[in-house]
This record gives sequence, structure tokens and C-alpha cells, in this order.
Amino acid sequence: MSDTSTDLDELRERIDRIDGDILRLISERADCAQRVARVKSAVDPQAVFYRPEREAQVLRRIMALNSGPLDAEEMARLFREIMSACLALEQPVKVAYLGPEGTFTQQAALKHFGESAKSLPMAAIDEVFREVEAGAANYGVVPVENSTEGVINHTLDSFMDSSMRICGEVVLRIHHHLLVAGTTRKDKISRIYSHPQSFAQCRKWLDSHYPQAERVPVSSNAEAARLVKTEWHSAAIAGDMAAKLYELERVAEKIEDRPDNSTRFLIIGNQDIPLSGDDKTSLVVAMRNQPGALHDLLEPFHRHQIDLTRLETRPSRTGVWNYVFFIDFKGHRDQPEVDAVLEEVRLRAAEIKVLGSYPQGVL
Ligand SMILES: C=C(O[C@@H]1C=C(C(=O)O)C=C[C@H]1O)C(=O)O
Repeated sequence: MSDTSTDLDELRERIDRIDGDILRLISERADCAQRVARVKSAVDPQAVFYRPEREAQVLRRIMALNSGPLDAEEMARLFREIMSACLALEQPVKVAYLGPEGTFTQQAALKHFGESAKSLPMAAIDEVFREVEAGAANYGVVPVENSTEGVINHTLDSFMDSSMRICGEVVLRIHHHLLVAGTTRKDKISRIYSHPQSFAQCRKWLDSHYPQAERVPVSSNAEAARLVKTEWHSAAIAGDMAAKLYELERVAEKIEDRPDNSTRFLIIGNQDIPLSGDDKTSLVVAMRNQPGALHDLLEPFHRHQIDLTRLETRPSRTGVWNYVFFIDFKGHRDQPEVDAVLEEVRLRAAEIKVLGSYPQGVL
């Protein structure tokens, strides 16, 4: 098709018509969501409106139906926002996250719940747990493992002391940038602020580009971004959200040593999540200190052909629990084969706590 002005007018008219249709359909969808809310409240006045298993199914279906030209993830992100707005009509969801504002955890929270969620920054991981326990937030978002740096022990330890359950997971690709303020002398950078994890993830790049600069660890990337605003010789390593929040310039983009650098976050809450059709389960298990304990623990998973996705050991903090294992596997505890494995593990373990069965991250 040639780009004459009549073609342009015609195409724009078509786009206006399509937008009118999309608008009508989104409104119709929002109306249905409001009716769902009324049905839920009629059945149970304390009903929880947010249904992660249903949301996962909606997104997976959209991705499967999509035939381009937008890619499936992009399309799902649009639907994520539509659902987020529909849910906010039912009941605005309050999400506590490891702050301050501008952290990757906030980015993960918004990726999972959409921009219509109300996100509440907390100063520490255990505060996120406490905020949800106290009912001041409906859900919490905490980091649990990074593909380069491994597990986040604070999060695992918080589960040992808490009754919170895992309601979902979200994986975020982590891109770090070297950021400066408008007033910074870029040729005179002598100090770089960041979170210790981010320094570790950008170690090689820093060694080759800024071997002389002092590396100052701070409590979060967002805090690093805030600090450089007032220092003409300093830079920060942080992500997109912090760069935007503090209006910083990028001296270098995507400086992480590994291009597949990603972090997995958990959604915590006090709901048991029904089957979504593609689920994971997380457990914490204490074994007695005896030879073959780990083998005994893992053997039933192997025999029932259940796919383990993660195994972490933490030192026990009580005398009874000698080893504490955190185990993630594919499957939902309402599936008979998973139930059978859990029963067997229960017999062999000193203590077992199912932290939750939840939909595998879609986006
Ligand atoms: C509409 C519902 O409630 C919420 C909104 C959803 C949506 O917009 O599709 C999906 C699940 C719930 O979080 C529902 O349960 O179906």
C-alpha cells in the first residue's frame, strides 16, 4: 500500500473505529468483573476478589490465542493491565514490597499485579511479612533468588517464623545501568553506589570500566540513585524504575555481566490457591541429623517423577531441626501424585510445612 494522504486518512478512520470497539469491549469486560465481585460477596461477605489461578489462566489463554503481529508476552502485558484495572473496580489490591520506591521488587510487584494495584514500600523483608500478617496489605512481594547471586536468605528465614503462604511467583529480567545526575561530571566519576547484589552482578564490567572508583554498598539500588542526585562525582548502579523516579541519565546501559540475569520474587499472602493447571509447590522440611537424610527426603520425588526446581539448605535455628531444606517442585498439592509424595515426606521428616501451591509465573 502506498503512503498517500488518502491512505493515511482511511487507516486513521479505521483505527478510530477499532478503538471505539476496543473501548466498548473493555467496558463490557469491566462490567462483568463488577458482577463477579457481587457474586463473590453474595456467597461470602469476606470473599477475596483476587484469584491468581484465574488470572494465570486468562493470561495463558491470551498467549496461546495470540497470532501476532504483537508478540505473546506483549499482548499478555496489555491484558495484565486490563485485569488490574478490572480488579481495582472490584477491590483495589494493596501490595507491600521491599522498598524504597524504585526498587526491582516494586517493578516485580507492578509486573504481577499491574499498575492499578496500590504498592506500599517497606524497609525490610520481615516488615513485608508483618504488614501482610497484620492485614494492612493484602499481599507482599519479596525477592527469593537471583540467577547470578543465588538465594536471598532473609526471605527463606522469614518463612520459618511466619504463617504466610506463597500465592504466586514472578520472574524479572534484571538490567542494571550506570546512572548519573544532570550535574555530574561524567569524566570524574570517583564513587559508585549500589546494593551489594548489584555490585556482584556487574563486577566484571566495573573492573574493566571503573577499576579506580570507590564502590560504596548501600541498602538498595533506589537509595543509590537518590544519593547521586547531590554528588557531582558519583554514579549509581540501578534499574529503570529508579532511573525514572530520580530523573537520572544513563552513562551505560545493561552493564550486568550475564545477559540472562534475572530475579525470582514470591507473592505472599494468606490464601490457599486452587489449581491453575501449571503450578508449583514450595515446602520447608526439617530432617533429623542422620546419614542418608537428604536421600530419604528426595527419593519419593524421584519415584513419583516429580520435577524439583530448587533445593536450598539453611542451618536450623532450633535443636530439633538439624537440617532445614527449602524445596520447590512442579505440581499442586491437590494433585493425587503430589499428595502421595507429601504424605511420604511427612513420614520421613521431623517437621514439614507446605508454604503454598501457586501458579507458575506467566509473564
Ligand atoms: C473477574 C474476576 O476477579 C478478578 C479479576 C479477574 C479478571 O479481570 O479477569 C480475574 C481474577 C480475579 O483476580 C474473576 O474471579 O473471574
